[in-house]
Amino acid sequence: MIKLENISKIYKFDDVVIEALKDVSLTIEKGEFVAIMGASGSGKSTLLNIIGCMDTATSGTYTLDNDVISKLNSNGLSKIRNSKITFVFQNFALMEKYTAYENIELPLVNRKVSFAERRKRVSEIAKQLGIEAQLDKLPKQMSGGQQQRIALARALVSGADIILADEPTGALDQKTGIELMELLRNLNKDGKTIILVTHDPIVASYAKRIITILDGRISQ
Ligand SMILES: Nc1ncnc2c1ncn2[C@@H]1O[C@H](COP(=O)(O)OP(=O)(O)OP(=O)(O)O)[C@@H](O)[C@H]1O
Repeated sequence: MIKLENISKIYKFDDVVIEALKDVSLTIEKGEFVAIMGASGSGKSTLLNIIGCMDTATSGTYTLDNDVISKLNSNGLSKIRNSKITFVFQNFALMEKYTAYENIELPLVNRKVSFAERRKRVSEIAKQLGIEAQLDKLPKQMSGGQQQRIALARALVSGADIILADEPTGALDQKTGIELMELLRNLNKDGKTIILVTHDPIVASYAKRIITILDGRISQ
């Protein structure tokens, strides 16, 4: 369970102070599918980055399962990130010179998982996402929708239970975006917790709960 209590985030540089999140309290249960919506600059990405242990709050308490995240140093944060959380980005963030297969197995290589085990896990995920025919291709040889599936496969290969996605369909046409949302819906049915940021009401309609942020506060 993700539990944020009175989370605030202040960015300071020179004389400028921006309060990106103001006293945000929020609980997300394991297995939920949540969309975060709100105007540009309202604090959506800041919230997602804090939930994803990519950034820390200025004040407040964040608890994930039994760990008090807000007390962890960067080492502790990266341990949590590596074991429980995975990200999907708008621009896919694939390595251009690596094949799809190599991109997908990267998190496992970083963890020193054996060659045989990597092969097994990549082929399972590729089958699940219908990308077996793409595995030898470089990102530039694939469509946007195919690249996003590869990015999703890479996100899933290490077995994290929480998937965070910042505008995952932002670079896709509507039809391909809907296909991606169907995949996310199936992953949610399989028990994954999904939290995504979107401007698009169609994308948000796949979530079971919509959280609206207005000027750094949860409004709905
Ligand atoms: N690293 C940073 N340094 C300084 N200010 C920042 C930083 N990141 C975000 N901000 C500011 O915090 C506020 C919230 O930004 P955030 O990116 O969370 O909004 P958002 O809702 O995700 O916006 P968008 O939909 O445009 O991506 C904005 O005013 C932004 O300028």
